[in-house]
Parts: sequence; structure tokens; C-alpha cells
Amino acid sequence: MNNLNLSLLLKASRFRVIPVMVIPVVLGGLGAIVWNDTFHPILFVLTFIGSIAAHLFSNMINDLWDFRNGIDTAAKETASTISTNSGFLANGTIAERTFSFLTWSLFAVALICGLILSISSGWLVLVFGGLGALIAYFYVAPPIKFGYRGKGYSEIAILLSFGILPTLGSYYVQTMQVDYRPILLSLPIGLLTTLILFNHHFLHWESDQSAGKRTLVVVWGEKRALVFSKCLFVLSYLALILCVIVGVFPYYALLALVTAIPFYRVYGNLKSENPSPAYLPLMGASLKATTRGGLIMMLALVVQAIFQ
Ligand SMILES: CC(C)=CCC/C(C)=C/CC/C(C)=C/CC/C(C)=C/CC/C(C)=C/CC/C(C)=C/CC/C(C)=C/CC/C(C)=C/COP(=O)(O)OP(=O)(O)O
Repeated sequence: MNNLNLSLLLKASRFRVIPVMVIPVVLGGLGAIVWNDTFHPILFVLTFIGSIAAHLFSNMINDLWDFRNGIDTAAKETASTISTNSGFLANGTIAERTFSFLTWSLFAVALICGLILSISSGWLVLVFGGLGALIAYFYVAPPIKFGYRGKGYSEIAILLSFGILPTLGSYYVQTMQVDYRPILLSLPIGLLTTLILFNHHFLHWESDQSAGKRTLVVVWGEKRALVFSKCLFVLSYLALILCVIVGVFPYYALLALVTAIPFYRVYGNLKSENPSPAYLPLMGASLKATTRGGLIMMLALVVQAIFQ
């Protein structure tokens, strides 16, 4: 183990992107308060810890298999590419065995939380968690590697993993019920997170291509992929409007629409083909829109819970 410290661990697990898991889990818990007038703090804390561990596991298993599949090394060696993984395996900062041990330790934490929650709330916890675990593992691991196939499976997986599963799962833990409302509630934030993941493929599509990783940007080319990115952007905000129309969000959640403005400007500055660094502002805008938009959506439900 070479000088393993907290800062290294946070970077290796891409901890800074944790809001994309925290937001849907909190939304699910708030849904239970607003619609069912129920909230169990201990169950929520276990859901919170378990989901975060599951997310960090998915980030690390992604790096581990990207390294084993030669993708991270290709990213390091392609000058025009901006690498988005920690790079700790490719540059030898952390040994593969240590990295693998940490990865599976996170899985164990998620599993323990899932088992306790399934005893208290019901077996569906294990179905939601199990589905998430299969998605996280086979996104990059052989024989399926569905994240490398370029058929849109990754985008569906991200919508499920960072939208529907954590929101519905968190709501289910609290209420022991499955309902269409948490599913609708998960769509704006789930689509925005799908957009982050989609946009980040622009940063390293050339090294992905040379390593045989077929993302939609590789398959479609920049021009068509940018059109799809814009469609996903519009769809995310339309989902928010739909949620307000059907009463899943209060009308003041529409304040989150303002987060679309900087995004819109960034799209306007992009040509149909761009060098990798030109996509960094798009990534920044995607991350900000998701965290700020998510924050407004959570606050809207908090206000509704207080004043209803
Ligand atoms: C998910 C897991 C590990 C499960 C363990 C077992 C288990 C049963 C756990 C239950 C846990 C809990 C708390 C249950 C309570 C009810 C809840 C909330 C259920 C929801 C469960 C849940 C959190 C599901 C989601 C699981 C997750 C996070 C799946 C991730 C999917 C996925 C495809 C991630 C990709 C991540 C990355 C890094 C993408 C970018 O990589 P890439 O495209 O290669 O690019 P590059 O690497 O170049 O940057």
C-alpha cells in the first residue's frame, strides 16, 4: 500500500460527485414525508450510508475494470484526451490488489445496510439494491461490459441508478410502498445526471475509440451526439415541468428552471466539432445544473412539508 491517505481515497472513489446520489435519496425520503407523513431517521441514515457506499463502489469498480480492460492506460497515452478517472491504477499510485480490496469493502458496507433495511422494510430493498449492483458491475466488467457497447444501455443504466432506484428505494424504505410518484420525482434529477455522464464522454471519446470503448459519442460522432445532448437537456427540464403539472413537485420547484440558463449559453458556444478542452465548460454546466437544480427541488419539498 503506497501512502494511502484520506485525500487519495476520496480521489480514487471520485467522492466529489456524491451529490448525484445524495439528491435522489433525499428526494425519496422527502416524498415519504410529504405524501405519507412518515419518516424514520435511523432507516434514512442507513439508506444514506448504503447508497453512498454503493455509489463509491460503482466508481471504483469502473476504474478497476477500465484499468484491466486497458481503457485508462489508453486515456493516459492519448494527448488530445481529457481523462476523467482517478488514474491511480494506470500510474501505479495504488496497487490493484489494494484498490480491489477497498472497492469490495464498499460493496460490503452497502450490502450490510441493504440486509438490515430489507429486514425492517421488506425484500424489495434487496431487489432495488441487487439491480443496482448488477448494473454497477456489468457496466464495465466482462462478459457483458454494456457501457462499452454504444447502444444507449449506459444512459438507461444511469437514469435507473441515479434516478429511479435510489429515489424509489429511499421512499420504499420509509413507507414499505411502491408508488408512481417517487418514480416521477426521480426523472428530472435522473435525466440531469444522465446528461452529466453523457457529456463527459465528449472529453475522452478519441481514447475510448482507440481502446474499443463504444460510447454513443464514439458511435454517432460529435455532431449527432451534441444534438442528443441538447435533447436530453430539454427533456430534463420538461420532466420537471411535468412533475409540477401532475402535483409531484409544488409550483415553486419551477425555480430550478433558472439553472438551465448557463447551460443554454454553453451549448451556444460549441461548434459541431470541438477539441476536448472545449467540452470542459459543458461538463461544469452539467454538474452545476444538477447540484443546484437538485438543491432547489429538495428545498421545494422541504418547504411543502413544513407548510402543507
Ligand atoms: C448497488 C450495490 C453496490 C449494492 C449492494 C447490495 C445491496 C442489496 C445494497 C442495498 C443498498 C441500499 C441502501 C438499499 C436501500 C434502498 C435503495 C436506496 C436502493 C437503491 C440502491 C442503489 C443505490 C442503486 C444504484 C447503484 C449504483 C450507484 C449503480 C451505478 C451504475 C453505473 C453504471 C455507474 C457508472 C459510474 C461511472 C464511474 C461512470 C463513468 O465511467 P465511464 O463511462 O467508464 O467513464 P470514465 O471512467 O472514463 O470517467
